[in-house]
Amino acid sequence: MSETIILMENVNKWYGQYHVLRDINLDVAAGERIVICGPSGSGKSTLIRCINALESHQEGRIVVDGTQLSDNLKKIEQVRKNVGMVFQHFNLFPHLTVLENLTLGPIWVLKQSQQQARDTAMQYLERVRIPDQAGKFPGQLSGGQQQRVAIARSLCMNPKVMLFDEPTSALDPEMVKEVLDVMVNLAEESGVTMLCVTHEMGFARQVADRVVFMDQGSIVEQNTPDAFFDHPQHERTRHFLDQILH
Ligand SMILES: Nc1ncnc2c1ncn2[C@@H]1O[C@H](COP(=O)(O)OP(=O)(O)OP(=O)(O)O)[C@@H](O)[C@H]1O
Repeated sequence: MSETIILMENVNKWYGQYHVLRDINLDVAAGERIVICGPSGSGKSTLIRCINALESHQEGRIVVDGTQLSDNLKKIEQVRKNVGMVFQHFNLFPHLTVLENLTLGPIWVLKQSQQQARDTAMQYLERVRIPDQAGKFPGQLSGGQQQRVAIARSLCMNPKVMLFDEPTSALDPEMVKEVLDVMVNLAEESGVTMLCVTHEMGFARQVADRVVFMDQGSIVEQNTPDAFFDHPQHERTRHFLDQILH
């Protein structure tokens, strides 16, 4: 097995009095593809947002690529350089073109030249199959195209880890497949470590090495997709699968 790239040890988090993450232990190997699923409000988004310090945790340890997350801004920046994130609602800059959305980070954060950043951006736009949209503004694109731009934008930063927070749940049904196809391709060809919160169970079966099931702030069960779907161990998992698969 590859080396550990993300380690969460006894992580607890509260929103005020509300105990949202309960003693989370998760060890992710470099290159591993993990799908996180569970009922609404079970803490899935919060868990992955803790990995790039969009949320802070109060107890336990999170180590990403050898850097332990703490309040130290330098450490947070270091982790964020290695971790890309794709959100439900794309989060593109509306006043910048697609190409400018892609080159902004590489130029300002990675200190790439304009030319280098543009070349890389065009390569990734080819990869997500929308090179012809480079000069448009996000509002001129469909939701599926915007999400593919968001994926390409993350890739331009050359992350070691990609976090996906329900990347298809804000899309019209006909656009879900085009985004999932890009993600499948990414999983199969890039070797990037992926953690994906999604209810797309076909995607989980196709690409995940491991499916993690959360309920009420805890990891209840985790297994390979086949074992998870065909032989769920816990009643809560069976109940969840019954609801989403039927
Ligand atoms: N910033 C916040 N302040 C207070 N409570 C929050 C905050 N963010 C989330 N919560 C609450 O924490 C719980 C877990 O939220 P989270 O978004 O992590 O769950 P989730 O499993 O991703 O849910 P969903 O599938 O509906 O997106 C929910 O009850 C939510 O209302």
